[in-house]
Amino acid sequence: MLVLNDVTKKFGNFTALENINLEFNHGVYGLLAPNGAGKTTLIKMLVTLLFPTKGEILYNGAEITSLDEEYRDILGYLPQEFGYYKNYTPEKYLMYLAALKGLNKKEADKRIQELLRTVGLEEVTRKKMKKFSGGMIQRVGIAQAMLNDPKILILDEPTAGLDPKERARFRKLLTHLSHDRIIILSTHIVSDVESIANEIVMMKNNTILYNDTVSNINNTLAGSIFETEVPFSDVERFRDNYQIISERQDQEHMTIRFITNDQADEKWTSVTPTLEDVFLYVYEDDQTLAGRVS
Ligand SMILES: Nc1ncnc2c1ncn2[C@@H]1O[C@H](COP(=O)(O)OP(=O)(O)OP(=O)(O)O)[C@@H](O)[C@H]1O
Repeated sequence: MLVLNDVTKKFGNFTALENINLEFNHGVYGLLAPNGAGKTTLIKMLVTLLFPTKGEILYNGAEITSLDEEYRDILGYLPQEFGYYKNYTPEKYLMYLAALKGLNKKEADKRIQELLRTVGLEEVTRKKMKKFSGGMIQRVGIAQAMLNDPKILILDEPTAGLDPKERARFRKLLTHLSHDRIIILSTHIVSDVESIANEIVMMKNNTILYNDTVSNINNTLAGSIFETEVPFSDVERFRDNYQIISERQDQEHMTIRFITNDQADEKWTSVTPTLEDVFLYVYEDDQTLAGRVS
């Protein structure tokens, strides 16, 4: 179990994270927030590239920094940008990393073939990576993070630059890998984690806003999300009065999805909140609207 107790991280006078308390047991945890919220800072502390200014991070009760090598042995990490050699084949690249990690050659060879199959690159094990798509490179990234069969797999924005099909494939892969492991995945894209995360950690104002299942987080807006058709002439007034989540222009009118705690109008249809609704609500900058839903 990985635990953060009252973790604060400051850079000079700037507080990037404040009083973070989290517990990771097993399964997929989605660290969800817009860019700049502190996801990378949190991840860098979890992989001991940065150290808390205050508080502690414990793995099975022991401070991760004191565990040193022992902790790194159970850790797999895919940074936001990972360095690979374009002219290497995935096989050669992974062999090189395995040697750095001190795995014996025979064992490494077997593990690498297995991993390349798992990530769906078995057909290109000996092709140079310079011809690979973004999704293929990220799968090599997962394979390198999985070399030591880590108990904790940490991925920083692994889907950046991937197309929807590659994202879907990536989600499947993570679900497959999540058995008996902690996977922590940071993203600012709701759909990356909505369907696969056992828990979502949402960050705002340098701290944790939600740490719960998708359905519990969605329930915080139950009864407050509606859809309605608004004549074009009324759209401006509607926008001034309600927090809009999305708009679709139809032939005769605008279909608007919005959030309110007002008494429901009979023309409105109450809809089930999604994580996207919560995300848009939570990170809506307009304070005048933020006050409308308690
Ligand atoms: N070394 C540093 N010195 C000063 N400020 C920093 C440092 N590293 C990060 N920050 C600041 O801390 C805040 C959080 O940064 P962080 O990179 O953790 O955000 P993020 O949510 O991961 O965003 P991104 O997705 O862009 O990486 C930002 O305001 C950033 O400018």
